[in-house]
Amino acid sequence: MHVLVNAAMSADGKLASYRREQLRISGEMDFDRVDRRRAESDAIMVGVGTVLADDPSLTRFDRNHRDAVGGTGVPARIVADSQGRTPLDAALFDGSAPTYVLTTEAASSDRLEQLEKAGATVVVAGKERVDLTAALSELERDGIETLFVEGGGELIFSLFEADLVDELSVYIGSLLIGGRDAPTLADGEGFVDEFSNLILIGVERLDDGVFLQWSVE
Ligand SMILES: NC(=O)C1=CN([C@@H]2O[C@H](COP(=O)(O)OP(=O)(O)OC[C@H]3O[C@@H](n4cnc5c(N)ncnc54)[C@H](OP(=O)(O)O)[C@@H]3O)[C@@H](O)[C@H]2O)C=CC1
Ligand SMILES: Nc1nc(O)c(N)c(N[C@@H]2O[C@H](COP(=O)(O)O)[C@@H](O)[C@H]2O)n1
Repeated sequence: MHVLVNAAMSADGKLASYRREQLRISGEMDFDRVDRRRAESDAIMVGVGTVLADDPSLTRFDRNHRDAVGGTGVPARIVADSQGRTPLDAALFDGSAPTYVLTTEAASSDRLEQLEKAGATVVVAGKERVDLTAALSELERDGIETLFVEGGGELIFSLFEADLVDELSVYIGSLLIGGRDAPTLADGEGFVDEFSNLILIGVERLDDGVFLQWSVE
């Protein structure tokens, strides 16, 4: 599976303010680029923190982009959600694309049943926190070969920690958000001495910001 992580951050590396509400950082050109990458992917993934903060649909993209890459159907939506906290009325369950909830043995069977009734395909991987390596292998068995991860910072760090990321792309907008509790591109525990090394493969001015692309060593 090819895993591309994408996010938009401020000049000081924040994904949103400390209030953790959805914030528009990208400009039109970057949203258009994201749109194309969504359409080219078999699935789009976020963590449950992003679902609770943003209630994303993950289906907003130009269908012409999808046709251009010869994609069949629409990309699936995936949420990493260890306890099954995704609201049953979340936009992810609007029926417009297949939706997977990656969860754990810690989620109650009642809750998993409710999520399935809401339209989710539930994948149980891990005891307390989603075992991303196992879960992504399961998704691969379901035919998902290209995965576009849109955040947030907790999920992004875990994917790097599990050595599952192939590419990172970041749009840096011309604003400073600040706040020690504001989400950053990679949160989680953080690395101490063995860091994820990146190879810079692209630098481009987009709107009034910068688009950067790295592959992961
Ligand atoms: N600017 C941008 O491009 C973007 C900004 N955002 C912003 O980011 C914020 C949300 O980010 P954040 O709070 O980090 O949330 P995430 O979307 O990263 O979700 C984190 C949650 O996912 C669940 N999870 C399940 N398994 C794992 C795992 N193996 N590793 C990590 N997490 C796991 C955890 O909850 P549990 O333990 O319950 O399973 C965890 O708390 C919001 O403010 C949103 O607006 C989000 C995306 C993009
Ligand atoms: N690329 C990008 N730029 C920003 O400025 C953003 N705030 C985000 N957020 C991500 O997009 C999701 C919303 O998706 P829908 O429009 O509802 O399909 C949101 O949840 C973040 O993952 N991305």
